[in-house]
Amino acid sequence: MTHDPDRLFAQPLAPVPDFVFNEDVVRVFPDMIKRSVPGYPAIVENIGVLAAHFAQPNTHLYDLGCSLGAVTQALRRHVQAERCRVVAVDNSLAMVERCREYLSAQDSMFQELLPVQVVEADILKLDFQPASLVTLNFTLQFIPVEQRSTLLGCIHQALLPGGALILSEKLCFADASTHELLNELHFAFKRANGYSELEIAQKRSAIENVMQPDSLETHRQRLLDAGFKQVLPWFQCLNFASLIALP
Ligand SMILES: C[S@@+](CC[C@H](N)C(=O)[O-])C[C@H]1O[C@@H](n2cnc3c(N)ncnc32)[C@H](O)[C@@H]1O
Ligand SMILES: O=C(O)C(=O)C[C@]1(C(=O)O)C=C[C@@H](O)C=C1
Repeated sequence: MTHDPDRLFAQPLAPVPDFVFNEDVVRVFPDMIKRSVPGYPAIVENIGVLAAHFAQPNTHLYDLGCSLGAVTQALRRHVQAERCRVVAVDNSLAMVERCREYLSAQDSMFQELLPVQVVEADILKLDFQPASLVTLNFTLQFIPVEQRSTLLGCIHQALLPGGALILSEKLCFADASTHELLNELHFAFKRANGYSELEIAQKRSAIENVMQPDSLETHRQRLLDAGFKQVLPWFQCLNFASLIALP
């Protein structure tokens, strides 16, 4: 399925509107996220590999904030546990509609994929079923800070022994010089992927009010407070990381 190159911030915008996951973003999203998040393709594919380790028969696998279902597709490429069901959830109708199209295309190309249900819903209002794997791949950073602990508490309650949460996020750093350097290197990554100074600056201001990264220490403590017993970082590229949290 084709998608457009991301030129959403290429022309001067005054004022720069807050970033929303609308139809314009959906059209360019695969290109945008690959050119914006260092390590994104490796993270997505390896979530499938990790999931195959944690997935248990007769359980649910949740992809929370699924966007176009990249993680769901990786889960379906790698997980073989019997009678598992993937639940992919997003509250953007535009994302959910396109996600369903991508997954139908995957269904038409491969046999015996895990069944998947794509739900248009707020992940803060989900009624979780017993789960062996939950992923939040660059989603928690868009959830209001004061609601993050409650969400992680619900996920922890739903997770079965032996299951896991995989949490990927952009990070901030308590030490100012580390923070500045990694942000500057992230901009270098974006430049190397063809984004102009204007695109980088406008995207930065568009996400400023809607996306709030935490530090690794904040994530770790919040996960432990929510009941998780162990938190293992398994991937970091510049200021983007992914963690395994064990219930
Ligand atoms: C950066 S994208 C996630 C990328 C995706 N997981 C992937 O790996 O390609 C964040 C997604 O979270 C969704 N989202 C944000 N807040 C949400 C909420 N409260 N409930 C459900 N989805 C939410 C957005 O609509 C968006 O599609
Ligand atoms: O931090 C940035 O500059 C980003 O573009 C990051 C980020 C993300 O981490 O989700 C923000 C919005 C888009 O969904 C794609 C990437």
